Amino acid sequence: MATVLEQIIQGVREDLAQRRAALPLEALQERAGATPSPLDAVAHLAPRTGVHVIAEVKRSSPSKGALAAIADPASLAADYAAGGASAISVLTERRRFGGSLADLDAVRGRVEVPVLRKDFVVDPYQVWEARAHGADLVLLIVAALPQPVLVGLLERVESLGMHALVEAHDEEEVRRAVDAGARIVGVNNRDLKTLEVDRSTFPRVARHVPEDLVLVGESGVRGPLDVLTMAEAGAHAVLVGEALVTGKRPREAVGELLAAAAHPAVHTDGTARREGRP
Ligand SMILES: O=P(O)(O)OC[C@@H](O)[C@@H](O)c1c[nH]c2ccccc12
Repeated sequence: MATVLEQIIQGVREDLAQRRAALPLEALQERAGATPSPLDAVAHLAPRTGVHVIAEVKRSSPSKGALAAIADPASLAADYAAGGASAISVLTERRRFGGSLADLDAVRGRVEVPVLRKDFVVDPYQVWEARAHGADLVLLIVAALPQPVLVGLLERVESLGMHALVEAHDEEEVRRAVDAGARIVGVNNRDLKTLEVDRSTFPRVARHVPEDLVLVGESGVRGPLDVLTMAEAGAHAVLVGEALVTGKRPREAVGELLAAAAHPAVHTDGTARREGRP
């Protein structure tokens, strides 16, 4: 039986084949070349007192189904940015998450912070697409990629002036992310093979991420308390979707998450991770 991740990727490859047939790589590359230069997401997510929030535009998810209609993704992203989000994540996967490259275009056109293309990237064509649609950051999921493919995609992302958020779910995947040359590592509380969220994943796995890399805590953040916990375990940034799209006031909600970890007693400079090391 295929895992959920494998099933999602199957659909992603089918949709990709259609887009590629409609727009050959050479034409896409030309578009990418005409797109304004990317913002430096590593600089925008640099360690500081408190955490960064990466706020996500997410209509639905495979585990929960429909979350929010989001008729105007650009306005939502503008609210996130006004609330203090350091970057915006845009789900572009269509079948399970209800996203599209049009959402990426809309958000890019509205905000001045880095924009992440959040998808199941398995082919260099998708990296060119990300750039052509104005992305500064691209998600690469270690569990979805054989090591040589991960390395090749990461090189492609960086050669186009973007950065990759390289997502790991266990110690071995962190090792692969680091070996591949990741500068931003995400530790996902959700296991994409089963869709289960386990909030003990982040503190357990984060200890293995080298201190000079940007560390992002992903998934399962319900509110300020979960942000605080991740910050104390060394997160420089938290990636939040569901709690923000299902809440009433996205701008205020981002502000509350930021305030949770803004206290000077919270060390997000890696101290907590160092102390937690085996
Ligand atoms: O909605 P949540 O639980 O706040 O999670 C956001 C984000 O971490 C999640 O959307 C995510 C993390 N990694 C992914 C990979 C693919 C699709 C989605 C994701």
